[in-house]
This record gives sequence, structure tokens and C-alpha cells, in this order.
Amino acid sequence: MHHRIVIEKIISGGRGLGRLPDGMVVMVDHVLPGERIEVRITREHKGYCEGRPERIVSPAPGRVTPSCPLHGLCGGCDLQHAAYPLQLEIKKQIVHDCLERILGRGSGELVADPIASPKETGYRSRIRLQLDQEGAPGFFQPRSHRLVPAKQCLLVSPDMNRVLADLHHGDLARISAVCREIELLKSPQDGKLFCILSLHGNGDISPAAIRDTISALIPGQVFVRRKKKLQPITPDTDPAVLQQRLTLDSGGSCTLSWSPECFSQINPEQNQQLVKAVCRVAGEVRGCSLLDLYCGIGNFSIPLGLLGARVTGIERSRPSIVWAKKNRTAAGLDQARFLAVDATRGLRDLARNKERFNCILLDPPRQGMGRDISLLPGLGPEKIIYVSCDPATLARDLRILTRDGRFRLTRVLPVDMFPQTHHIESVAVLEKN
Ligand SMILES: C[S@@+](CC[C@H](N)C(=O)[O-])C[C@H]1O[C@@H](n2cnc3c(N)ncnc32)[C@H](O)[C@@H]1O
Repeated sequence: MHHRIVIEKIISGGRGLGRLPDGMVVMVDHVLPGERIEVRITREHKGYCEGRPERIVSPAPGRVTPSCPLHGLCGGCDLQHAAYPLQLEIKKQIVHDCLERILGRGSGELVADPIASPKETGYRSRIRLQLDQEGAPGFFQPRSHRLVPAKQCLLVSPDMNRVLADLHHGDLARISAVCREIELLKSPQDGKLFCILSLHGNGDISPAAIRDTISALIPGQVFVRRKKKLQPITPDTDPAVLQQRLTLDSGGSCTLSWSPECFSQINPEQNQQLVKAVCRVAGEVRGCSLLDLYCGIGNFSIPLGLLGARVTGIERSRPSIVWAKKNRTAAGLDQARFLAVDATRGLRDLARNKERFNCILLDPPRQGMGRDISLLPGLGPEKIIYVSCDPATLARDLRILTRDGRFRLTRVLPVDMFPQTHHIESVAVLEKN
């Protein structure tokens, strides 16, 4: 049955929210705020239902025709039907609404206009492809583990798209029994390509057979990942190093290096703006002790160290800490300290040793930090900077941090790391009352 509804807004997760005549909430993909649509109800849940837009009766002024042939089929670019300025407005609204709903009335007013990405397409330096049983590479369909075959992606550069097309035309059936995921990475500084094939089970295929199947299709170095361990399967003529040079408002600069198994931000040009934004909100850090929790390879620690902070970085991934230390040496920051330890354990150790920090920066994975975030005030910071890629877990964690009145949220700066998608990075600043 069809209903005519008006889309009120886009909510966290990227879907449009409208209401049926009886007030029941309907969630719909690929619509925009203010649009009048005809919707077909596809699923009913307790308290809300899901629907498919059958017709856009009155399109929003910012609606555009998506250029990717996979739009709507692939789960990736769910805002591609919105002009870029409208995408930014929608993302600001998503952060605003999450804060108002979870943290409390008025908190949404602290959200600034998002920092736009320098590139709207072709910005990704990492991409993950899935292989189906016949070895055809593709992406997951929206909210599903079914695949849509892909030979190009709007979000990567032409050279990565050439590899995608070659993989699509290559015969990967031989490796699909042991490999279901291929990751392509590009070094921002010199454009070198790397490829990681994730193997599952024991796999009765030799590295040589994998190499024969794949090496003609991939111009860069190839690795297999088995039980989280990376092993190169192509001759390593050069060391496998990715690099990005970062400049600072102060005029200084550094070059960060890392290996393919380390976390890196996927949009290097926007990472440059993110790093500058974090340094700006940190303010004068000369001589301050600063804790960088979930520090990775030192993406924020090294620039903040160059601005004069005495940095301690905490990170669970040992390879990332190895590179953070190398980056420290390359930047001449002998006083910076990096610890390979789980965040919660690291915080407990620091508290036990009665260490104090003027500023704490944290950049956890999507699930946020949860209850353990309440350990931060015990380390004595005047300022806490929370970098998050999920507004809902950010708002939940900010609620824990602010509930006893010791800290107040002063500003939230969205940084658009992921154009064409509903995802948004945010930098939240809290100060001691
Ligand atoms: C969003 S990334 C941020 C990394 C870094 N700040 C950057 O900008 O590149 C999150 C990092 O947290 C690390 N991580 C995940 N869970 C962790 C935990 N429980 N304790 C410490 N580090 C963790 C991951 O290895 C990853 O490097």
C-alpha cells in the first residue's frame, strides 16, 4: 500500500524520517528533508516501519542525479543524491539531533558548520572489496551481506579504479575459496599502491598460487592477512611504507609513515584539515602535558608535540606504536612517549602512577569509549578533546563525562571526512568548570 508522506529530516544512519497519517514513524532510504514522497511500507516493527520511496512527488531543491551507476544498489554513498552543500547541512543536523536527544536540550546549539572536504569524490586512500563465491569483487548492498559487483567506485582515485576494473575482469575464482576480502591502500605522499588479501580458514592454496592469480592485476606490493598477521607475498623491493606530509598553522611540518596493517585516516586531504582543527582547539600547548588516547601512528601526537606539548600516546596496536616511535624520531621529538596498551588499562596504570595531564585527546573507534570514559577526569585535565566518527556514541560518552558537572561541552566541530555518505567526524571540546 502507498502513502504520501513528508520527510522531516535525515537521522543518524542516513535514512529519512517521515510519519504516516496515524503518526507512525517511517524510515526511508535515498530521500531528503522536506521532500514529499510516495512510500511503500516494506517492513513493520514495534513503534516504526521501514518503507521504499516509490515516487519523489516534490524533490528538495538540493536533489541531484547521482553519477555512480551503483547508487542505491551499493551500501556506500547514501547521500549521493544530495548536492554537497546540502550534504553538509544534513550532517550538521544529524550531529545536532544526536546531541539534543542524548546529551540534552541546548547542546545541539554548540555544533559549528562542518569543515568541507577538499575533495567531494576520489578522496579515499583505502577501500575494501568483498569477493563472491565465483571471485567477482563487489561491495555490500545496503544493510546486507549480499554483494553488488563493482568495477569502479566514485570515492577512489583513477589509479585505484584501474585496479578495481582489472580485478573485475581478472579470474579470482581460484582464490575465492580462501579469500573473501581484498583491501586496496594508497600512500598519500607518493601514490604507491598496496593490497591486502584477508584469508579465512586454513586455506589449501599456497602463497605462490595466490601470487600467480593476483600479482598481474595489482601494480603494488601484495600481502595476505591470516589471523591478523600480515605476510608479504610479492618480492619486497622497497620497504612497505605509506606516508603523509602534514603542515601546521605554525609553519612547521612533519612526514608521518606507517605500514599497511596500521590504521590511517581514509581521506588524507581532509585529515590534514582535521589535524589543524585539533591543534587549533587544543590552543597553546607549549609545555603542557597531553595524553593522546587511541593515538595510532601519532597522527595528532606528532603535530601537537611539534607545537611544544609533552605527549604521551596510548594505542593497542603494536605495529602502530612501532611507527609512532619512528615518527617521533623523524620529527626530533625525543620527549614524546608511546605505550602499546589497551586504553582502559593504560588509563588505570597512569592513575596508579599519579600522572597528571593538562589536556586529554581521544579518538576511539566507532563504538566510542563507554563507561571507562569516566576515568579521564581523575587524570586532572583542564580540557578534553574528543574526536569521533559516530555522533550517537559521541553523545552517549559526552553525557557520561558531563553528568557530574565537572566538565562542560563548549564546542562541537563536524569535519566531513566521508563525502557522499551520511558518516561524519566530529571534534568535541570539553572544559573544566
Ligand atoms: C579512529 S582510530 C584513530 C587513530 C589516530 N588517532 C589517527 O588519527 O590516525 C582508533 C585507534 O584506536 C585503536 N584502538 C582500538 N581499540 C583500542 C583500545 N581498546 N585501546 C587502545 N587503542 C585502541 C585502533 O588500533 C586505532 O588505531
